[in-house]
Amino acid sequence: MTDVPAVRIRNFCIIAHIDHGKSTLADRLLQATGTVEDRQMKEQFLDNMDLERERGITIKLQAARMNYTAKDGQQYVLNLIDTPGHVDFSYEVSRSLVACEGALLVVDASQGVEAQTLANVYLALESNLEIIPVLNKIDLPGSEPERVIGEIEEIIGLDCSGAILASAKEGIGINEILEAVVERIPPPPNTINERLRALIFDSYYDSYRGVIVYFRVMDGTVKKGDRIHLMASGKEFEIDELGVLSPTQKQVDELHAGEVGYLGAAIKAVADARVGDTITLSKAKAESPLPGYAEANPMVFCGMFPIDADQFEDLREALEKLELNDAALHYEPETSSAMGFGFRCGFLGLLHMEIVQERLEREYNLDLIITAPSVVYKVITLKGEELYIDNPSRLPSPNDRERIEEPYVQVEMITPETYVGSLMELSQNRRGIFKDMKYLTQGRTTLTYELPLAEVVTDFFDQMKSRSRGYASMEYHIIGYRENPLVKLDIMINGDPVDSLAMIVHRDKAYNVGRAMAEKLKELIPRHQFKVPIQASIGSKVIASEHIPALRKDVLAKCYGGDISRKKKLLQKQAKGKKRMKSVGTVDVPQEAFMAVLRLDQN
Ligand SMILES: Nc1nc2c(ncn2[C@@H]2O[C@H](COP(=O)(O)OP(=O)(O)OP(=O)(O)O)[C@@H](O)[C@H]2O)c(=O)[nH]1
Repeated sequence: MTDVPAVRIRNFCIIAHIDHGKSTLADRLLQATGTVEDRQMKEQFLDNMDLERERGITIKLQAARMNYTAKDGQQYVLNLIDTPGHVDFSYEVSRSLVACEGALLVVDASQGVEAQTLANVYLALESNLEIIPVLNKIDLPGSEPERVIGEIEEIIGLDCSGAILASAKEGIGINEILEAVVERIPPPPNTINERLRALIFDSYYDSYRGVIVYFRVMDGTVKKGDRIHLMASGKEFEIDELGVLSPTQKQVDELHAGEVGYLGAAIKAVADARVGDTITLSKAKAESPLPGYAEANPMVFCGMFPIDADQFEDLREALEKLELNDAALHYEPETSSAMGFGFRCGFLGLLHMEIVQERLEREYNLDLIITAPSVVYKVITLKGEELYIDNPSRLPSPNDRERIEEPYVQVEMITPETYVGSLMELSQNRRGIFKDMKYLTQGRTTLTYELPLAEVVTDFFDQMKSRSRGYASMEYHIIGYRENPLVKLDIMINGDPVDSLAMIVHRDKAYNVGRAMAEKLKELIPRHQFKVPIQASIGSKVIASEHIPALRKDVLAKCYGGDISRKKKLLQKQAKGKKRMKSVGTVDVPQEAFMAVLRLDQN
């Protein structure tokens, strides 16, 4: 699009905590600039995945190009790049920020700064973005923009003298925001004469066109028909489609430094063109890639097993398809003595895991048993080998290992003061190390802890929410591996060890966890015709045992006389209940039992 000089381009994103109004504001900007006609305005244009819409969260980032005539009479091109709002995707956030020169920091004026806002603002400041604070929802009677401005200045140290008061819902402040984008956000540097370097900030798989890549041209020019080279993956492709997002895809012949667009080049899987990779030209390669590329490594693993063994191949096909569109999803076949054939799958975090599970069940109609999430442990063996163990049942025996290390995260929580005690207690119970506490305005506090990731991936988030009645927010990032006295806890049902229930726990917590686990399983596993013993053990030492008493009567005995339809109904009801069961030896174990560790009463 040769007609736009770089000086009249503005690339920006919106940083906001979940529910503070990012999508609503994006919609208003698209409407105000006439990019989307009011009548075709689908609510929340940018969040177009069904799952996202249902959950009300933004997972995939996208972009929109708007034409705007500013007060100075000049035509500007404003590229809005959407950022995902969840910690699991913080790497993608950081890449989309690098593609911008500025950011709108949207804070709900009736709430205040939240942990997620903080994490993203710090990322934006690190990338030297110009930040424009926007106080949203000023139409609400409870809004207190002045207080929240004070909070932003105090916590983030950001000058808020130019903060804009807005209501995305009522359309207040929208023109001021557009003017501020033009006036305050710097144009992209004019590096059109340099060799092509374009940053991939998103991609998705299209079954007809292959992978569609979203990128920002940082230097040089890219044209339709160019042969491109991806500097991290080393792959080469020919561009057969090039365009801009206005916000639907519109083809163009070329894009220059500073512009944002998409391309299609018969790329087979998103893993070949990953977020963060640099696109250059095959015939005139740039000397070095853009900085900051990192592979998004899975941090959380779980086992997925089809309830019906015949669905194993279907599950494999479904995972293969999902992988085309999700470079961060990992999986490999796993055989479990208790569960049969399935897959060990790796995810960026818990939300990512839930999304994949839901898609497998919903879009591919699979009935799965999913085992409790595990982190990746580092084991140093006596022979000096370094092993990464993502499946507790594979932990080398104590005789072979020198030490175990586990991943730690720094967790930042923001909470009303009333709940500080309760959240500190939760963090201590989860082996947290207190780092810092700061008072904010209006009785709000930030708490910083270092915690083992394993303690966070269980139900930490839910606990934090319930202990703070939903008011606290949190963010975490990985800070590295640390050694701890960890042991493997085995669970035996009816005398057989169930590998899928094995877990790695801290020595000091092993007894409590073992006892709580045995009690929980007793509650969750239905009664059988025979007595079912449940035991928890460390090595050969049994540390807790329970048993499920045998059923005394046949269920059908309850049916009076020979009423066939009632009998059928009862059997159907039972069959339904069985749907989510896996036979472990002769015992039927329900799905909930494999997640029992997430619901232990040990908080
Ligand atoms: N009263 C009022 N409500 C608003 C305003 N802006 C957004 N909302 C409402 O706040 C809720 C969240 O808005 P969204 O735009 O979906 O928030 P979001 O930040 O995009 O949320 P995620 O996509 O989950 O990150 C919705 O119910 C909106 O209708 C506003 O200015 N005033």
